[in-house]
Amino acid sequence: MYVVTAEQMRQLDRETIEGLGIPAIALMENAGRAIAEEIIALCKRQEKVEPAAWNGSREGFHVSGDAALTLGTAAAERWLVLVGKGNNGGDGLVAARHLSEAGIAVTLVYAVPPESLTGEAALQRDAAAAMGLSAVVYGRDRLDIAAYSGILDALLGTGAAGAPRGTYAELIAAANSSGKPIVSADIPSGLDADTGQTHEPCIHASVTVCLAFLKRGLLQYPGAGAAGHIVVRSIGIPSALVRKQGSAVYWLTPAVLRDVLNVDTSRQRSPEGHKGTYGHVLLAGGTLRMSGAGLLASRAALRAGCGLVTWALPRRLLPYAIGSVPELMLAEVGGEEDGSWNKDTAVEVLKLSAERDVTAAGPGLGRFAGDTEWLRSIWEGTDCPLVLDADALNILAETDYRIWTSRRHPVILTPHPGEMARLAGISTVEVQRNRIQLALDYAREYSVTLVLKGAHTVIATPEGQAFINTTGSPAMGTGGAGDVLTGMISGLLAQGLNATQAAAFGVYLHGLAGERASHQRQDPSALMAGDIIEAL
Ligand SMILES: NC(=O)C1=CN([C@@H]2O[C@H](COP(=O)(O)OP(=O)(O)OC[C@H]3O[C@@H](n4cnc5c(N)ncnc54)[C@H](O)[C@@H]3O)[C@@H](O)[C@H]2O)[C@H](O)CC1
Ligand SMILES: [K+]
Repeated sequence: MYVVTAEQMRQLDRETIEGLGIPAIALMENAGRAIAEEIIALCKRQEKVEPAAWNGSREGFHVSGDAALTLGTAAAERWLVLVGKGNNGGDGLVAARHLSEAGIAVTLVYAVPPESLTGEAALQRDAAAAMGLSAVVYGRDRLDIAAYSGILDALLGTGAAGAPRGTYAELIAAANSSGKPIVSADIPSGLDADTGQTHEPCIHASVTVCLAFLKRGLLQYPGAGAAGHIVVRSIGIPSALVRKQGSAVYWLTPAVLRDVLNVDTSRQRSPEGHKGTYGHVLLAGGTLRMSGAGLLASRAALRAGCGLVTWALPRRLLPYAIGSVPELMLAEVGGEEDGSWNKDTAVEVLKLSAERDVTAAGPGLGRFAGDTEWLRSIWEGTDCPLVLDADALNILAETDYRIWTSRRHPVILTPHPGEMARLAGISTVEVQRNRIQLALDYAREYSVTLVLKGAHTVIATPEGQAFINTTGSPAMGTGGAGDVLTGMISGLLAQGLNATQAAAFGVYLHGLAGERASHQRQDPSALMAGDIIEAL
């Protein structure tokens, strides 16, 4: 499931038209027909789609084939088709013909005088007129939105620039306040197709029929919230063109895990397997006040399937940790009387890491004098994959670690938006403004695998790939959920997954386990991080 920018979409359109010789009008016909089919299915199902319902489920992202057009359905339905000046409007005009053919009464509402349409949109305008579809021009003719059962938003698509202007803005506001279910063509009008920022006003759709490939803006909030239930419909643009373009942003579905990341979840364990086969994780973290972080990360690594976990912790903590997780091995590394870490513990951590397959550092680590040197020696001295989270990220944020000796093995960083803000030296608001691009740029610039957590977590690789997570629930905004993810990713690395596989599969599983754990509770907000581990 590819995710593209508006510019990439324009290139793909051009390559399909000029390179493959498929005329634009054919693509538009496919687009409009797909939109109509989804509306007809919606009417047929008589499903009450709550206006602007964002169900957040993956089921919404389906690629439905070319179902046969259902004729004579839902005659009671009367739909308004809001038509913009560009090709998005053209899609709407095609859809209007197919809706009418299926027995749904449609009225076209032109945002601009129809004579100003050009190219394929003008051709569709004439075809709609020749079919006798009723049409009004907004602002010139009377329009009673209340008389209709649904609205198709074909005002603005990937060619929009800036906040909707003039009659577009008025129509968007009128549609939103009508309380009618709105289906958006390609993207909700008023949404920035690349960043997910919503202009004022922006359509709040119940359903978005996204054409050809997912747009980045549909997967980043607030855009993801304005799109409602998203359906991706092919319109005849071959996926091979996307691969050729090198578009490397994917919607992280099980198919992408399997086919793009080669994560083979069906692989059986060898009967001769033993705990040494499944890798050994070293976790450096935990202080007196934040010992739970170390426990959660360690338990999560074990639950993720690695063979052994050693938790390196300050001596002062040891008595309290003994027996808390019998399966866990403990290694005290010195530290201060108050149970905090100090610079000297680095030697012990390096010694321990020499016999482990993965080193994770950060959960509950706290800050301490000389912690930058401490982390630099871990960075330069560990000869295995490194997973850094929480305070280890805050330490990184205070130094330009690109001058540190480059490593043979990968590094995975797992910041939440606040930690990302510190790492990138920008505000959290700016981080959330364009998560996918920020993650891609940072991962490439610092040659790390970056897991930018949040709704639709982004996994970005040094090679310029990104994977947008499809699992998870708001209930997972609970203390320790990040420690669990760090442990899971480490546990998967220890079993031989590469950094991209471990980060993407870890994030996917973490969200899925969180969904299941929260579904098991009467009130999902009662979820605690430990429940995620048990649901794994
Ligand atoms: N072969 C193809 O190109 C296909 C395109 N598809 C659909 O086309 C749109 C993209 O169409 P485009 O003509 O590039 O632009 P839009 O229709 O999105 O709108 C541009 C149109 O609107 C005016 N405009 C731009 N910004 C604003 C604004 N802020 N306020 C008011 N008006 C604005 C501008 O003047 C232009 O005239 C894509 O989304 C698909 O829906 C099909 O998918 C098939 C193939
Ligand atoms: K639209």
